[in-house]
Amino acid sequence: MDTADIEGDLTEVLYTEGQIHARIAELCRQIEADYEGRDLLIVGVLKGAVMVMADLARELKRDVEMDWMATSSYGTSTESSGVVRIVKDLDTDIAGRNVLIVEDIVDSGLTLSWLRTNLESRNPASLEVCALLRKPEAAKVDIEARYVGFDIPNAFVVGYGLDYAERYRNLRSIGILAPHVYS
Ligand SMILES: O=P(O)(O)OC[C@H]1O[C@H](OP(=O)(O)OP(=O)(O)O)[C@H](O)[C@@H]1O
Ligand code: HPA
Ligand SMILES: [Mg+2]
Repeated sequence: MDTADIEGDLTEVLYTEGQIHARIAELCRQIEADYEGRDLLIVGVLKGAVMVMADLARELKRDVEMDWMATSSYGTSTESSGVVRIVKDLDTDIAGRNVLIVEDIVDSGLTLSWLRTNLESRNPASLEVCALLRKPEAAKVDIEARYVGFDIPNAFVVGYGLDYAERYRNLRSIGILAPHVYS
């Protein structure tokens, strides 16, 4: 995307492509150490986690299986509807597997809280969360996320998979969306 086209739509760039990749590499070194000698299934939560899944999977220096779930709670709003819908379920039976959920963001925490409960009931050997971004001030429920890229302010962000009404996902950096875009 030509950033000149969307410059006026962001109030601030929080993380550049280089900063994101460097942080993902650090998380991968931790994941490699923690899962040494064990199988690993990473589960990406569509659609927001597409970019972080793609970069994380390729940065991991180990064998890994990938599966996807699709959920939706934001739709075309900047606030969670509070209702998490499964749009696509896993193809894999996760019973007895080491599962790592990969998310772009933990905002209110409602999506992951619901997802954790849902996946726990399928009896994985282990279930952990890796989220690139987390908004501590927005938490409505506590989420145990073992791997977190960055804690960010309580503002609506876009880029690197994160959308507003399906736009901005292909932005390489992550930035704060200017209120005039959605108000
Ligand atoms: O912690 P929460 O408040 O639940 O917010 C986090 C979730 O919201 C976004 O998904 P969204 O519903 O927008 O679907 P998308 O990934 O397809 O954009 C994001 O990708 C997370 O999955
Ligand atoms: O800040 C956000 N930006 C984009 N999508 C989101 N989904 C939850 N929080 C966000
Ligand atoms: Mg979204």
